[in-house]
Amino acid sequence: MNKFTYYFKNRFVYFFFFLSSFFFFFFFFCCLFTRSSSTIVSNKRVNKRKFIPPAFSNINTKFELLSLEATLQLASELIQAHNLNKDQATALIQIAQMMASHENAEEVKKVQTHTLPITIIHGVFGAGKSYLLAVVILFFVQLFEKSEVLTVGNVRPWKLLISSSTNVAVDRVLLGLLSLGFEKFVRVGSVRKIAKPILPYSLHAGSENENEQLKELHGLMKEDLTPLERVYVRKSIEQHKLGTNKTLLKQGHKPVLLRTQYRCHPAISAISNDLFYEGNLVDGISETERGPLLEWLPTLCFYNIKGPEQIERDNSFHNVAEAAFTLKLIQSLIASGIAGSMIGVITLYKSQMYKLCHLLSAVDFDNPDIKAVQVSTVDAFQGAEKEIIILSCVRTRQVGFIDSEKRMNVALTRGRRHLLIVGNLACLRKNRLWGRVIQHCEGRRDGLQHASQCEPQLNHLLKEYFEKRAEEKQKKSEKDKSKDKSHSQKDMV
Ligand SMILES: Nc1ncnc2c1ncn2[C@@H]1O[C@H](COP(=O)(O)OP(=O)(O)OP(=O)(O)O)[C@@H](O)[C@H]1O
Repeated sequence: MNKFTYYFKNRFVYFFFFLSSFFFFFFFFCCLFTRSSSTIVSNKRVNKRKFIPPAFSNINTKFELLSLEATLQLASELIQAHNLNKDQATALIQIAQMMASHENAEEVKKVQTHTLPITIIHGVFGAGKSYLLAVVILFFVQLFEKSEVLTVGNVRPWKLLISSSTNVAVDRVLLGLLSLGFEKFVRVGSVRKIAKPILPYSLHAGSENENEQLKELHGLMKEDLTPLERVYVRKSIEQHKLGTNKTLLKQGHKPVLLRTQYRCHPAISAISNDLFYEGNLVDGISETERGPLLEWLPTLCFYNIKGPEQIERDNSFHNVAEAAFTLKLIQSLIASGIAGSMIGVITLYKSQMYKLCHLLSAVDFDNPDIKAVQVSTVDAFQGAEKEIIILSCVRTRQVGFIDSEKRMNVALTRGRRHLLIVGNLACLRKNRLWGRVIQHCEGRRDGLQHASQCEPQLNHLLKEYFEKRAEEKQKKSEKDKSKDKSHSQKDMV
């Protein structure tokens, strides 16, 4: 049994592959895999034998997994088939080494002393962590399937559990699996928070409450656990809650680093590379592959807005002028033929998010694309990406927590083709980090614009769009009228 989880820690994401006696367990939002999804929910007790992880085994144990050579061969086939880059390949090979059977006492001893059964993968944004996890899952599935063929007699049942601290992160791995043609999984969690394409694979949890989800997970696993394993699972949950397993993972584990990002246009990734990664980040994507969606739309732009920040009773900030400009920008994009689902608006303040949502729902745009625009706080956007990101900075007197490095890094790295920052130039320029962001924008053609200068162009665009729509509406209603007329004439005949 195996499992993994990942934490969002500092500005990086870690994956832990943690192998233990029979069961791999971490908790939170979980997803269970098995040879047959129906067996997960079955109440039948399975005739199982203990899974002995190679790294923990001693020489007296009869190993049933593939040999090191065969396991590495399987990993190498997957590396080729899924075009894993060098860093991703290193990670998969490390996992393969961890999972292989070892044939003699010396090998086992070496593994026990040098390799703890944990792999930590540490990657920059858009480095293919979710993608790699999906491939790792395929690797485990194939490894177990091949091992079963070799095992004579009782087939050892296996399950794989994946969990994370966010729903989005779990769903991204599952979406990756679906795109790789694998769908034998069951998603556990609150239905409201599960991505639409994953819903058909969900086990109805019906509760927002984490404890409820944990109980459900316990229930799911109870069937297959021996008392000793139950103790282990309980301890793992406690450790996870207390965060003590993080300390364990910090002890001497060298993470595999994924340095290549595949998401952002190089001009967008350059900001984070400069601010947070000391130039170590590599672009796996070219400028041409992330060309602009519209001729008039800059890849990177800081829109300077003059309008004061306002504080709400709950100490959250909003900025009416910024919200109004952001709305105009969104409308102009949709008027130019961009699908709403391609646009994401990130703001660092809840109050601004509500203001924007209210404006969007109130605007008489008669267009479902408006509804498809995702407006979220930076925390809720973690793990997501959009072709166009509009970032509303809100603050005008002080920078506030918008210079939190982690938040800034997430906000600046969600856009694939366009990053449009809406903010107060004078205020943000004073901040060390934001000052550098603005420098990056200034270095691009049309990278720094004043709202008052670009608004006439947006207004013109919208005027033409609304006139065209009004014309179309008029034509449609005339057509409908003439249809009604001909129907009533027919009725009279
Ligand atoms: N080796 C690769 N070659 C080409 N594209 C890749 C490779 N690995 C991943 N990708 C692509 O890179 C994009 C980002 O991958 P993914 O979402 O897995 O990154 P991530 O590290 O989980 O991102 P984040 O943590 O920022 O949310 C995806 O479109 C994925 O298909």
